[in-house]
Amino acid sequence: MTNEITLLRPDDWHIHLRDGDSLARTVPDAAAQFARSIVMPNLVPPVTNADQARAYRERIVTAVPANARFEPLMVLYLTDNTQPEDIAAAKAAGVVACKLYPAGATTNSDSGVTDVKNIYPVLDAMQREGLLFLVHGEVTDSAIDIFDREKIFLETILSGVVKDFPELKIVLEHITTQDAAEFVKAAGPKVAATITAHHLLYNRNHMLVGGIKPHYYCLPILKRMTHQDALIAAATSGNPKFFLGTDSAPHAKSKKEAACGCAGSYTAYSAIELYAEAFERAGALDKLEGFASHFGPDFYGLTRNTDTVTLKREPWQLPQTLPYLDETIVPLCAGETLNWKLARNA
Ligand SMILES: NC(=O)N[C@@H](CC(=O)O)C(=O)O
Ligand SMILES: [Zn+2]
Ligand SMILES: [Zn+2]
Repeated sequence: MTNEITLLRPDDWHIHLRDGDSLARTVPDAAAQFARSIVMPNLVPPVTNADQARAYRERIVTAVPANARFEPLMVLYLTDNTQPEDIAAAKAAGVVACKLYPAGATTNSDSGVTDVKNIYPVLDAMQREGLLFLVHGEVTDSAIDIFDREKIFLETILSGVVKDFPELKIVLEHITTQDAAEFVKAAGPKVAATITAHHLLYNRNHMLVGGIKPHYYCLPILKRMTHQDALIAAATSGNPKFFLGTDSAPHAKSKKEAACGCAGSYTAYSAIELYAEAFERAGALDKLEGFASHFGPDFYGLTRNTDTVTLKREPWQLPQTLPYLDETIVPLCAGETLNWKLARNA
């Protein structure tokens, strides 16, 4: 039995750090594990231009603990009003990607795009400038069942974009279905996907059987077990199109445990340990390093990290809550025992 794993330091290719006082929680949690994070721009108001991205980056950097090295990679939030000129300015500011939130699809997506055709000139500029296109892949039509929204998005929207922009690098974020895994596998080398730890560890039964458990509620929503199995197979396959993106999305305890609870699970506190758990259950610990540390930078065209992290088989219990703003946040798996423990500040 393996009792210790050393990996090239991983990166997180999809995280929500939020802003203001939240950064005191989210940034140290991320920096304890990851060298770099793709920082989602769905603030209120969203990060829609180069100046906002630069200023947000500065606020994040200020929250990095003195003993950590952590590089936030910035992303622009696309709206119906984003202009092709915004793309060159964003690139000059170090922005690496732009994010599509279909308007109304998820947390803080009200300013999102109402029709992907509205951003075709922007996608053209991104393709030319080499910025990646990151996608929250769900349709928002109220007639479409919430469990089908990802699949329908692939069929009705993403397949057209892939065809129309063959050189654009596209990341389908936080995939949740077998359909998405198959779509990404079948597409050309410019299309990849991130997979969260929670979609590898759980399915909708965990959320809904025996009482509704709001901390499992995130978007895209957990699907049935056959989809979970397909995601596990994709993540552990060694296929470089699938890499780590936690989608750690903090909402205070009172906002989750409510009559209308927010979507998002907080996993940044123990992310790599949760992934190790999922990979071990699949008998694929040897595939974790590629998924967590190689394939992301390779796809983004960035260098891999050079330092390492070590995980030990050392069962430990996650706290029930963590301090967050002036209240608390409940990490996913609160109070549960994880088998793998990251040596922190090593
Ligand atoms: N995943 C979520 O359920 N929530 C995210 C938004 C997102 O990634 O869709 C958030 O910002 O809270
Ligand atoms: Zn999303
Ligand atoms: Zn997200």
